[in-house]
Amino acid sequence: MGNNTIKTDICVIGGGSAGLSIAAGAVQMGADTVLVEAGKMGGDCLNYGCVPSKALLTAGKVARTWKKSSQFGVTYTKPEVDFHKVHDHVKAVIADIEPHDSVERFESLGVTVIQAPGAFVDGKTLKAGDVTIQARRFVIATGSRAMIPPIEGIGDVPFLTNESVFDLTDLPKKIIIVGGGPIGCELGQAFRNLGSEVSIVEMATIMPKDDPELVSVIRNRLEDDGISFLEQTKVLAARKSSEGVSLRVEVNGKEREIAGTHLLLAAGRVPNLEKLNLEAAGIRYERQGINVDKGLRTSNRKVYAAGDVTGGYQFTHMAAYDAGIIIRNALFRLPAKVSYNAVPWVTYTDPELAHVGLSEADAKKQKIEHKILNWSFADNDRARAERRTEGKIKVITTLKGKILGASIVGLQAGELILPWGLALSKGLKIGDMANVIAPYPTLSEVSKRVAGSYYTESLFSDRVKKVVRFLVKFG
Ligand SMILES: Cc1cc2nc3c(=O)[nH]c(=O)nc-3n(C[C@H](O)[C@H](O)[C@H](O)COP(=O)(O)OP(=O)(O)OC[C@H]3O[C@@H](n4cnc5c(N)ncnc54)[C@H](O)[C@@H]3O)c2cc1C
Ligand SMILES: NC(=O)c1ccc[n+]([C@@H]2O[C@H](COP(=O)([O-])OP(=O)(O)OC[C@H]3O[C@@H](n4cnc5c(N)ncnc54)[C@H](O)[C@@H]3O)[C@@H](O)[C@H]2O)c1
Repeated sequence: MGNNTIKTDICVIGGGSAGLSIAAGAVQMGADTVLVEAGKMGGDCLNYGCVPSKALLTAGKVARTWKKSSQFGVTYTKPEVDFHKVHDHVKAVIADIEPHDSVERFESLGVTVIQAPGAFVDGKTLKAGDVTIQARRFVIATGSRAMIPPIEGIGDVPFLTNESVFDLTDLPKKIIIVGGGPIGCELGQAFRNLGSEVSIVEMATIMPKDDPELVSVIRNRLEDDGISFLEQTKVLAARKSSEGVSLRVEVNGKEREIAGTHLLLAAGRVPNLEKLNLEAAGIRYERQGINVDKGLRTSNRKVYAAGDVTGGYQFTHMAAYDAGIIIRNALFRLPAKVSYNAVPWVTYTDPELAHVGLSEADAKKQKIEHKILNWSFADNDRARAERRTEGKIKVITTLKGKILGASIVGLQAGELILPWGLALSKGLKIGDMANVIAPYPTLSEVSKRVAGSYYTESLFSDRVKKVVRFLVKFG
């Protein structure tokens, strides 16, 4: 064994949301920890995902707020967008968060960081650059990347993905986005608000993982803002054009061409696993990701996998959740298992769409007898004052009022979803939410009011009226 061999308790492969959480947790709990990262520390979320997309969306929101300001009696001149400066703002936000995820910080915590791609040699050995690592436990947290859809000619046209789009320093004049999931809708809105012409081409319907009734609020708003949607549309071929790029698409059995200066691919993700030499370590995987059990263990009992690479819920908060499960299993040898009954997600369009737990479609599919409760933002005084009455909350309960899930579309929906996640994880009933005292005037009142609607029918029934009439006689 040469000098470049390290023996360690735990070796984490990938320094993104999942890997960094595991490495920081493990080292602070006293385990010898090695972290192997091939690219930028912080992974997709910091460099090419959550952080730059939210920073770009914020710039777009500011531009739009100005455009809409006259309804409040405040008039500004037309906002001027200097996209070089927008780009600098996005990069500055990344730079602000970067130190938290840096090699320096992790080394100061005591983690040995190796900046090279890792690949398994056998079931207990990894090679990264010229370093050989033998670890009691490995964690694969190598994330995912944009899927390049099999479109004829795609290899011959310039296209952007989430890895290159935040490097643009000039505003795209006309951007075509393939894929109407959260990436397509968030970035589509950001570019539209900043002044680009935007077309979103989606083979199914936009945001297919969310409740269609709530998605329609997002669709209407984005269409009002000028985004053109081509849903149920098949992309047949791509070619270069004088303007930039042209797509041949099929809608309702008819073919047509759409042209743009830029093309962004946001059609889903593929796991980063080809370079890991998983076969050598006896680790089984499928096209969507590495196979794991409920303890996030792979088919090699010394190896765990976390985050996007497992092909499960691809969110930063779920990568962090996985990290907690693995730390309990690998370090404390506790039989921790994942539970997905209270997984939240938010799409940060404006208005936002947030969800946790079961949807109406899930309840129907699972044949659960349920009740649907609805409340509109139009009945909320704060939403009225903000002139943001588009939006609603929809809650699914059992017939006896146990909370099963909630979806919210509207201003700050992402901030409003948390109590519903808590309710689900604690097995609360709708009466618990109805009895909470909500400060007035807040958007949070929609949660109390929707919960209260569970009782409306019985509370204002003839029977209750009779009882009250009887009791008041004794006042
Ligand atoms: C545009 C966009 C916006 C998003 N917005 C949100 C959001 O608002 N909220 C949210 O919750 N989620 C969001 N996500 C999803 C979120 O970014 C991912 O779920 C999260 O980053 C997954 O973390 P991870 O640790 O699994 O992978 P990553 O963060 O991608 O980290 C994986 C790391 O592994 C490294 N690596 C790969 N192969 C090797 C190898 N062989 N050896 C060593 N290192 C390797 C990579 O370089 C990378 O740094 C967004 C994603 C995108 C693309
Ligand atoms: N706010 C957030 O939390 C957030 C934001 C962005 C991304 N993410 C995460 O990143 C993941 C990836 O995002 P995404 O939007 O790329 O993926 P996605 O899988 O959620 O959506 C991709 C969309 O592209 C469509 N599509 C696929 N192939 C196509 C084709 N050839 N032509 C037209 N449409 C096609 C699909 O029908 C789907 O609606 C998300 O699932 C999510 O987990 C989260």
